[in-house]
Amino acid sequence: MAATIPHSRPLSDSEVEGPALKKQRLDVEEMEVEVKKVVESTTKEPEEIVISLESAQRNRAPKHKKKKRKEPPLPEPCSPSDVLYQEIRTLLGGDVVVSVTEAGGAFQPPYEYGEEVEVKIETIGSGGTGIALAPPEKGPWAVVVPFALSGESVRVRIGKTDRMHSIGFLLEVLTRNAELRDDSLVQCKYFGSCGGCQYQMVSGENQLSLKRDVIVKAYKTYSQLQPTVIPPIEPTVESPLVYAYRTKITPHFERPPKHAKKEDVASGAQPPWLKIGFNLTNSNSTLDIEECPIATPILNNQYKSDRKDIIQNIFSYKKGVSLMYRDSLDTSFDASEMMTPPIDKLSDAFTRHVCVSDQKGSSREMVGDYLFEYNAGGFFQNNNSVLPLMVDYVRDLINPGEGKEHPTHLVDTYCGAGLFAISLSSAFQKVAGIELSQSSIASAKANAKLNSIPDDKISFLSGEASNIFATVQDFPPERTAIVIDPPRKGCDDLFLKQLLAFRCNTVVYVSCNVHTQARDVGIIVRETANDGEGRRYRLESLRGFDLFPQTAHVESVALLRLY
Ligand SMILES: C[S@@+](CC[C@H](N)C(=O)[O-])C[C@H]1O[C@@H](n2cnc3c(N)ncnc32)[C@H](O)[C@@H]1O
Repeated sequence: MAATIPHSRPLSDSEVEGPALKKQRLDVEEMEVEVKKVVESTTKEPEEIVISLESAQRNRAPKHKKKKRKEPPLPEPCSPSDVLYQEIRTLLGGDVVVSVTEAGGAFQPPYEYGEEVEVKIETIGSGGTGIALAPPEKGPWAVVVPFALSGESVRVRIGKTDRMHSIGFLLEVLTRNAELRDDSLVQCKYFGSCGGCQYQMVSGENQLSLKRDVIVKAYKTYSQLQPTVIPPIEPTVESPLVYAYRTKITPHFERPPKHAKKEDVASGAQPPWLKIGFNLTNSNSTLDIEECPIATPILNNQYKSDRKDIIQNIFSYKKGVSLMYRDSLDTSFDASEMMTPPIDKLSDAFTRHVCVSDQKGSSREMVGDYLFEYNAGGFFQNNNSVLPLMVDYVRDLINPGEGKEHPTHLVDTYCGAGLFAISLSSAFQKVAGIELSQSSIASAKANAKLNSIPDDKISFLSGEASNIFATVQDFPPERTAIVIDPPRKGCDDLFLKQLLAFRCNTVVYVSCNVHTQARDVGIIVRETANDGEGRRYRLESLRGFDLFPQTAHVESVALLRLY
């Protein structure tokens, strides 16, 4: 029997056909990250050509003589658009895509905008969307369907066009994937419309497995490594909290539109033109959201109460606003007193939470035995429940095991407020961290003091990550471990060059973008492959951590060692 998706929605006026999907809204820290680096194209040969070239050319020739529009450039390598494009290429066949593109058909959908069609989902893309192929008579084209799962037959309404695909808005699941889909698991009334979560209808166990697949595909597509040198990807580590885990949210709203009247809010009710919340899936429009079940309760309480004020005072806003809510331990307690033994972790200071909504305010949290204080608007990981597991895992990775010498020196690059440098410091004689954000570095220095780590043991430098290598010249490379945790764009050429020149024994690469991680790890392994014994890097392990349950995102941790 056909299952109806309760939260699917009609196309809104703003979802007009555009040249390309606009970038989804990103967290504030991610907005800082603009992918500048152009890397060599990592396009692979197609695995399978499913449609003949002849049919490709026949079907993709524009039906009507339209004025030729300049096509957008290829997506930035490793960006979400590129990852999706590579997945579509793999499904359609590289040669077919080249042929269609040369014939000017890469942005010529075989569907009308708003048309309702049935398609079968071939696979789940790394961004968490189902990818279907148009039937052969339509020619080579994909339909990308958010909230649809592999193997499902679905009815969709065709929306925007992008390179070689249309977005299909899910109207109905005709044949469900009984192994993966369980709609009774969905806990959010906005699921199916909100762009935040992709997998609420999938069990935790299956989400972990989908995320493992993302790592597998990323290394296959972007590392340019032979399969034999990629270790088996280990099972993804589950987050202890899978709802109510997110410690930072950034809802937003626009100023009143021109047609709005003050009377619209006189009764205290929310006018239909005011939307406060997150982006609709595959759209830049805002979906009005009253609460977000993946965020912690304290954030939801504050947000709900603020929404009332915003509605009442909406005419005082002359611009759109991006709000920020951060879950913090109560900062009215003295942090140094908290950390002075005997430490009572059950006291109010360690258990009472507050919501910080001032970007410049101070936020505080415990990770394992360490207390971190940082600028609420700055970077800190957003899922406190799984952080101790990830930090412990990195500590264990660095430990070479019995009978082998443990590294004595640690370098934490892209160190933020000092998470890895401080949490791992007890296992090392000397620790150095580097970070671009001056406020984060100030926090890291203060956090070292707060956690009683002596000045002559730990140092933090503000600047480009690649600058660290000049300052750790006295660190013996053969006894040094380095943690790399860059933003989504990954490491730049200069950093990788300096890393290879330094050639320390152990490298742990932590990343929220497994695609740039795969690219960088590939470079590290390939560049050293022909060097002598003890000078080559081997990729020893790869494992995902579920920092973002219910979404398609995965944090990936790679271990490289010299051999
Ligand atoms: C993913 S965060 C990791 C922070 C920290 N390791 C943690 O887990 O809390 C990446 C950090 O890299 C910093 N960053 C971005 N570009 C950088 C660069 N070129 N050099 C040094 N740090 C940079 C950002 O400010 C951010 O704090």
